[in-house]
Amino acid sequence: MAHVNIFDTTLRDGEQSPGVNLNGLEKLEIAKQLERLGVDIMEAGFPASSKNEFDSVKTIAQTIRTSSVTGLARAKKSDIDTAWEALNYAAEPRLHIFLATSPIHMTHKLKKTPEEVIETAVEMVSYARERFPQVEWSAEDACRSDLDFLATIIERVIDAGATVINLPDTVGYTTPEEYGFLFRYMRENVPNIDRVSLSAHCHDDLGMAVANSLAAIENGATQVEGTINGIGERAGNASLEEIAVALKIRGDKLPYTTNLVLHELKRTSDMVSKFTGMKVPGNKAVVGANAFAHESGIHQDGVLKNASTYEIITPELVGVKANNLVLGKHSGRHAFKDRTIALGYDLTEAQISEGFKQFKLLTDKKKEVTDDDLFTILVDLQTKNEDISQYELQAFQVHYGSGNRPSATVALRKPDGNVVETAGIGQGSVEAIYNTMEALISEKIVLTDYSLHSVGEGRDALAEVYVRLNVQDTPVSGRGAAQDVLEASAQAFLNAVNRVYVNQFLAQKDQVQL
Ligand SMILES: CC(=O)SCCNC(=O)CCNC(=O)[C@H](O)C(C)(C)COP(=O)(O)OP(=O)(O)OC[C@H]1O[C@@H](n2cnc3c(N)ncnc32)[C@H](O)[C@@H]1OP(=O)(O)O
Ligand SMILES: CC(C)C(=O)C(=O)O
Repeated sequence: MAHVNIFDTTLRDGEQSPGVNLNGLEKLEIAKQLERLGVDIMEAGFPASSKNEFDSVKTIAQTIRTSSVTGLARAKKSDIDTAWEALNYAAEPRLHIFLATSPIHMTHKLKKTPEEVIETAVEMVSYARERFPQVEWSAEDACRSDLDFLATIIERVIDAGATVINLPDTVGYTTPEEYGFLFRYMRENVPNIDRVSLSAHCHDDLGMAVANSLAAIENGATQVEGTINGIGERAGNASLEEIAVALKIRGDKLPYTTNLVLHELKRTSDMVSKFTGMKVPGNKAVVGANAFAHESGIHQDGVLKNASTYEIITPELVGVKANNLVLGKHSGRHAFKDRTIALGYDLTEAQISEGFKQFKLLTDKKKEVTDDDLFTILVDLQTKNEDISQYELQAFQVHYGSGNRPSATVALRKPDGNVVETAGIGQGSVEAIYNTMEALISEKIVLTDYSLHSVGEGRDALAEVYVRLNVQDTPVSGRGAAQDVLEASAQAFLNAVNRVYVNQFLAQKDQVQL
């Protein structure tokens, strides 16, 4: 069986999803989980795009040992130099340079002639190779490029030292047949093509990203790029979990292996969903809540007689398992710590103490604490930036009665340590809380999306709220979890506000340092 390398770009193209803004600690946790998942290459970010991004790519490069870490750069010396500064710590540093090759992009965006584009690409690839042992070159908008021009520029960048050639469907325009043909054409018409690996990178604008990626693999791509949960620019990227499971389940038609540890998929998906605030739809293939659920009688009857009647993927394959954890009121610190390790967490003693405290508080309200509950507590704990004080909810009270306008009193601890309190009203209880918090924070905050769901089952389940806000016109998402829906709503609001606050704080610190 032929092998396909998995190139994960959740932290770069995935983070380009509108409203998603991961902090450095969240990115590091996702990177560690991607390493457990067994991705061959992870694109940690775009180092030249900001100081925060540079720092988080550098930390990931310093931490990750078994996956190769890469970063994106424009065809510019300064981008390449900055990327090298961040990535040279990696076990196997790589660079990913892109330059558009379609007439639309060359004319309107780059304002360069095709000859100038070739010259720039060649110069920058050879400049990058003076530093990086591995250089991937992407022909941005390859699918709307002239085939012969594409073949010429690819030949030239291979001669300049590129080790991987990526043919992205940047705007999700192509069909599987066309995309497969593009790979075949380059293999047949670029004389030095055997010196590089070919990579596929698809977007989902027409819903064909996964099908296109599989077509590329069938036509010679030995690397495939995508994101967890398919998140990414516009309609997103090809979903890596779908590609990996399709290769596994349809090995008869698609005889290709990957290094992915498939049972880590569900956990990776959950983590990405929580940190990005992008909830996975129930009907999402492989990792959606309904992917292994059977509703209708005839299906249930079939599954009871033999699961293979209606299940082509076993839940265990992707890490969805029956929950056998019984952690509750009487459990102690050891059992708690053991479980966190089994769940893949590497917590400091201080984090274990804080987590245990929260766990005990929850057992007072909830009979049994499930893996999902623990996961919800632990991800928050592990990614809280302890070094920067932020807005904290001290207390709140809501008055609601049918026929009355709900009112809320909220006390917040501000980053400067002062506790402020006020009261406000709204059409509903959540709006009353949000109006009151907005007044305390003194910023223009617009709520653009709100969703609420329960973590696990039962009346005592944790509530998890996702929000999208525009804080001073910056779109940002946030999430909060608590047993009470109003408290979860308040926490989600503050989580989003804190993301903007921490970014502004770090940007100001950088300016002072400069
Ligand atoms: C297909 C993709 O996903 S590509 C990756 C897209 N990701 C991102 O853009 C996220 C990070 N981006 C950023 O933070 C900013 O855009 C930055 C820091 C990179 C650049 O910011 P600015 O200098 O303000 O430029 P801005 O984004 O407005 O415009 C992009 C410039 O890069 C040029 N450019 C675009 N692609 C390339 C390229 N591959 N190589 C060289 N230059 C390029 C554009 O032509 C434009 O140049 P111009 O200023 O001479 O017109
Ligand atoms: C940088 C390139 C690979 C990209 O993200 C795209 O073309 O979609």
